[in-house]
Amino acid sequence: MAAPETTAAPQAGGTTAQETIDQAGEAMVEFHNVSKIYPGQAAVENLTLSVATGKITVFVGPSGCGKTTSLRMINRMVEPTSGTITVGGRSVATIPAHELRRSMGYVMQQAGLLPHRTVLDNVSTVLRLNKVPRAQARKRSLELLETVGLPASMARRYPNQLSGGQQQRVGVARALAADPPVLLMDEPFSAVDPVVRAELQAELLRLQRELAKTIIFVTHDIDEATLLGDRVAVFATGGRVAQYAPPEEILRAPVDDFVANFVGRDRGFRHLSFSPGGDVPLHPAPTVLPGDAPGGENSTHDAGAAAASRWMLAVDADRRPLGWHAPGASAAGGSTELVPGGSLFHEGDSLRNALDAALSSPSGLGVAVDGAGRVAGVVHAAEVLAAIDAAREGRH
Ligand SMILES: Nc1ncnc2c1ncn2[C@@H]1O[C@H](COP(=O)(O)OP(=O)(O)OP(=O)(O)O)[C@@H](O)[C@H]1O
Repeated sequence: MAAPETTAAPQAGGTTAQETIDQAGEAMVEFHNVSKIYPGQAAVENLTLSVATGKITVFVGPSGCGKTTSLRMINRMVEPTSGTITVGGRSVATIPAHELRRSMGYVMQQAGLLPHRTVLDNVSTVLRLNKVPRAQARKRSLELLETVGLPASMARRYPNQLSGGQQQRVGVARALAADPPVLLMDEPFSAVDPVVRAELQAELLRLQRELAKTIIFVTHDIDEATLLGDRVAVFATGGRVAQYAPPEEILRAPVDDFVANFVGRDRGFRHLSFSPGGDVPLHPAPTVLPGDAPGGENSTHDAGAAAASRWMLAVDADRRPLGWHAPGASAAGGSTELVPGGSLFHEGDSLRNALDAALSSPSGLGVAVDGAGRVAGVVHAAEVLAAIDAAREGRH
């Protein structure tokens, strides 16, 4: 793609538009000085921003700051007052709106499915509009349902026979139907409960690893933004972008008080999600097999009284963790009830997960497991903190 024409005006955070494009790699969608002015109010003002091809770009910010308006100007659901938006190097103003919309996937908060059509028909709609023969559209739609994790048996249902999370999955399948290079997602997961939301987020990341679409994702949730975004644009009131950077940078170095406040109080802890936990030393876990008491012959650590005076991790025959024996549980008749364990630290996880494993464990020892869920060792909170310090020094 030819290098786009840009202004050299500095962006928020001190970078020029050209630098932003360079950092973003090849740009799929670009805003050049785009404004949308409603009577008496600027919804978006002088937005200049590049969206990288094949990446997830998140627009995040408080309510009313112009995220949705910016998104909708890409497919001309809203027309800008001034400025230019290009997709794949072409100004969207030169592409008929219906054609443009059909060429992009669009997923919104309430999946927006047609209530009187089956799930299969909802997914097939765009394919049929694009003149794909019925049998082929049906086959492709069934494949897409599988892609988004829905069984083929749901294809005949109507939207009101699905849960909110399932409807959102159908919405994603429908948006992917025409295999569009660009996917616009406007708060697609905000109407579902937190557990389903986490599943849908994980699913989107999995899908994106396979599909590498250019996704523009609007949310007002900073956690969702930093989890999903390759790059995050933090919008402030009036459609001004306060910071546009990778999530790690937004958490580590918010550019001003507005971004720092928006990102919130736990940002130091959340930033640890971006630091690999591989340098945290693993210690042998003090384990004991079921049916054996702490200090018994199958304890890996300390014999007899010494083991009985410390926390011991109960494991099954495959060394998967079951819970903890509190100090005092012994062959001599102490309690054999297991205390539930904390979160597990998986090989390859971040420092955040390592610290959480240590802090959430009743013993103070975070349990590390391998890919098969077997105990690989334990981590100490103090050593995780030392690794955090070392990582910080390495950065500076
Ligand atoms: N059709 C319209 N007419 C007048 N003002 C509008 C119109 N659409 C949006 N606005 C105003 O423009 C501003 C930006 O709206 P927009 O929906 O883009 O914000 P948002 O960041 O997506 O908000 P939210 O997170 O609440 O969805 C708001 O103040 C809104 O009231």
